[in-house]
Amino acid sequence: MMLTNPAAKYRAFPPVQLKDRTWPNRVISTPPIWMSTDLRDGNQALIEPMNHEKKLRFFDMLLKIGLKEIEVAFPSASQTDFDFVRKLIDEKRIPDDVTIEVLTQAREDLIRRTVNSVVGSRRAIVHMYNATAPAFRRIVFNMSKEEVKALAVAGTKLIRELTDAHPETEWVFQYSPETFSMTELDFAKEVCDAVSEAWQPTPERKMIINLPGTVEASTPNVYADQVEWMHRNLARRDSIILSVHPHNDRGCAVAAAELAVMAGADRIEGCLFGNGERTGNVDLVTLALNLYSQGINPGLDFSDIDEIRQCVEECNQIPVHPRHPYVGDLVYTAFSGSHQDAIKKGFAKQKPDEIWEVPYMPVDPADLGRSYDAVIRVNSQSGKGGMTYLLEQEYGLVLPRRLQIEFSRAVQRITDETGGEVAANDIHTIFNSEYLNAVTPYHYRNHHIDDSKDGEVQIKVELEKDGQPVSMEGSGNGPIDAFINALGLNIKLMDFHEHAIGAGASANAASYVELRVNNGVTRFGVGIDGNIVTASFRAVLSAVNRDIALAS
Ligand SMILES: CC(=O)SCCNC(=O)CCNC(=O)[C@H](O)C(C)(C)COP(=O)(O)OP(=O)(O)OC[C@H]1O[C@@H](n2cnc3c(N)ncnc32)[C@H](O)[C@@H]1OP(=O)(O)O
Ligand SMILES: CC(C)C(=O)C(=O)O
Ligand SMILES: [Mg+2]
Repeated sequence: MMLTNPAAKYRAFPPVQLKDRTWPNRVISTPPIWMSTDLRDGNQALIEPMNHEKKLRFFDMLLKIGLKEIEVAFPSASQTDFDFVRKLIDEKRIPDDVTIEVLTQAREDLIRRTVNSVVGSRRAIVHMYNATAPAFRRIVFNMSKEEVKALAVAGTKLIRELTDAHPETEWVFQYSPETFSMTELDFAKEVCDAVSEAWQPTPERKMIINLPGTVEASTPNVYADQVEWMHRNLARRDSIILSVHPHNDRGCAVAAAELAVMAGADRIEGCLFGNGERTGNVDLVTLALNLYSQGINPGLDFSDIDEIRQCVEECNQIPVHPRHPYVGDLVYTAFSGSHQDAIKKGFAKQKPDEIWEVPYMPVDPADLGRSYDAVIRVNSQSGKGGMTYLLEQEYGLVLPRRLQIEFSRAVQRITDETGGEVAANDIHTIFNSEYLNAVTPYHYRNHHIDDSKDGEVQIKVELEKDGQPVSMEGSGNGPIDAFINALGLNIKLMDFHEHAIGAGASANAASYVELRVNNGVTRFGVGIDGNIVTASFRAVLSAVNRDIALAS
């Protein structure tokens, strides 16, 4: 029994008083500047941080994806991190259009070491942070507002001084009021304004102000209000690149980042597949690929998403969830019947160069290098659409509609019994045993047709009945009619379909018949043969044999 109410331990998050907010009416029309912090924020959250080999592999993959800003380390954290930055610079591994970024606390010794780590690079972002929220001021720093602001300004001035001594590098300064989203807005502005005054950015040499949702604390609309308020009130806005850095504690980081861009943010920091502290940083892959659904090219290349996932999983040693947007193993798979039905119809209608409209599939898996193989999988939740789609894709069998309904019941019986998934080859086995293996008591051996008489077909048929050879003769207005008459049974052909399976000399024909039998019920039969007429005879016998089996 619960003795206390947990909700009583938490304080409601205050809304922002921004009645004339504009972000709800904005539409994202261009991609933001992307910054990957996989090698810093992602790396600091790993059980086993990456070694140089893994970091290099990850860095090269980020380049391949098209990231132009990459936070590569917290150089003062360890010799490994420091040396990694030096390695990138000294071994000239950074392309000219890519800028590396390094993070430091606002502490003199750490700042000195951090600046040293990037000396000699063509361009570098030095990123300094200190927390600004009330609880952090009180609990972590034991500082007043003025002292926290002074800490930030002192750090900024030191970075200015140290970097001015190395004019060969193009320096970009980034300041993060860590815990921004839990900070009083006027104080966040006060600190950021003091920092930008100390740095003196210009429209030509902008600095970056990054507004972290260090711990996601409110609904995304509140974060968007906070960002819009800063966007409208920050001093020197024309000399500032406004960046956001959402974490995912409430599971809303992607929404928070998207609304923040609508609210005026120019840049987003995050990690691939949302790695990072606790519940992770915002997922750059989801954000980027979400833009496709708005008809916007994100400027990042995820056309082989599985290769990227493999690299990330191996470097981070954390698996990507099977339901993770765009990349999870199951995200392009439908088990449920109504989804399969709609997808199957969608695929049939979709033209290669037209707007993508396949139901239940927000993106074309092919755009991410995924095949359609796993799109439809069958279990007890599936309907006729899914199983017949698999038979068609894998075995070239196109079942007529009413047969689909009948056959799906046979598959359903199996999935109900086993409780699990049935693969395409299992479905084919069920199909064979249900229709194609129905060869007793009547088994086809041979036939001869004489159609020399106008409008009438004469037929001689050799069969086995209960293992004994029998010959029969009949006539009709076509081969099937003649065959049915020869059988001498009380059956009537209600429907007939046929199609080729494969092409060329090795092609087979598939025939599907629907017979009305003695007692007025209908039975389906299927026949496959190299000869199209023989296939239809086999189909008739399949229906007759099934009726005898089902009636007994
Ligand atoms: C939200 C984020 O992701 S922030 C980035 C976090 N990443 C990391 O911390 C990874 C790398 N960090 C490290 O390796 C270590 O923390 C180091 C090397 C940076 C510092 O190590 P240490 O000095 O041994 O210890 P530690 O981190 O515990 O330092 C805490 C001290 O720094 C102060 N501090 C914390 N953040 C800051 C900051 N941004 N600016 C200035 N001082 C800070 C604390 O108030 C505390 O001060 P106190 O010792 O007077 O109480
Ligand atoms: C250092 C900052 C940007 C950070 O990682 C955070 O606040 O989450
Ligand atoms: Mg972070």
